[in-house]
Amino acid sequence: MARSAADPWLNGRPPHLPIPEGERLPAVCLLPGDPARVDRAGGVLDDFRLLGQNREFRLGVGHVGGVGVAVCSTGIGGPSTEIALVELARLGVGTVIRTGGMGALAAHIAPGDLCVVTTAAREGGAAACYADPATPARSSTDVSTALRTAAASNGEAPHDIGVLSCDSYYVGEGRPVPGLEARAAARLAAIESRAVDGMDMECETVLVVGAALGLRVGGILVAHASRATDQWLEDYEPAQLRMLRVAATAAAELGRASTETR
Ligand SMILES: O=P(O)(O)O[C@H]1O[C@H](CO)[C@@H](O)[C@H]1O
Ligand SMILES: O=c1cc[nH]c(=O)[nH]1
Repeated sequence: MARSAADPWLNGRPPHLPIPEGERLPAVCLLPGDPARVDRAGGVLDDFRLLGQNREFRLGVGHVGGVGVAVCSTGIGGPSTEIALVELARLGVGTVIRTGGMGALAAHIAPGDLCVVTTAAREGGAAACYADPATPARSSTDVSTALRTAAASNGEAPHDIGVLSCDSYYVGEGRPVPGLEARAAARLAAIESRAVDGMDMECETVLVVGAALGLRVGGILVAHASRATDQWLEDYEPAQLRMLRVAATAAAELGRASTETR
């Protein structure tokens, strides 16, 4: 059977995500940007199995308390994140939780702090294909609630935040690039005048595209850096593991509840 250009799936397998034929994914999937974080997440799950890697998409499955949890990296930015979301939704995933890093803008958020994403300010291109730019990007209440509950049970006290998701890490996030220092500084000043607590590159896409596809959506981010104090967390691994433990606990709770209501 020939692949269709309009709908290039073959034998139930998508063109991008590396899923073996016949494999069924759990209802809830964690979405790190960095493919290396899939294996880190595997370290906090039971019976972790790597299903494969294609391009920036690294996919694995495991369990928490007997409940299945998938982990799929999205790569950096909106376009690859959109691909992951559409293919995961068609593979049966119903809830997605971004598990990423961010640069904190709010002075009260220190490097290493955990943050539950409630909203994302919209600037990206991929999400605009799915919902008019005026449509707010919001996390599903039950995902945010599950993340806060899971954080408390892991001894964490995350901040609730609004994040700006940006398609550019350097000048777009106000970082000086040779010859473009003034432009980057003006951009940073403009961002600082907005009511956002941090910057990442995928939350908007997860919230908007995921919601348009009918998924429950949310995110937990760890501050890798503070733009307010210009600090950068060099020993980043422990903070990522704390975030992943919270996300995995929440994913299992959401997955258990969705299995019970099926
Ligand atoms: O920590 P992850 O999920 O990789 O995401 C953050 O890190 C990348 C930039 O270094 C961007 O993708 C940003 O959103
Ligand atoms: O500063 C940062 C850190 C992580 N991710 C970003 O997008 N920006």
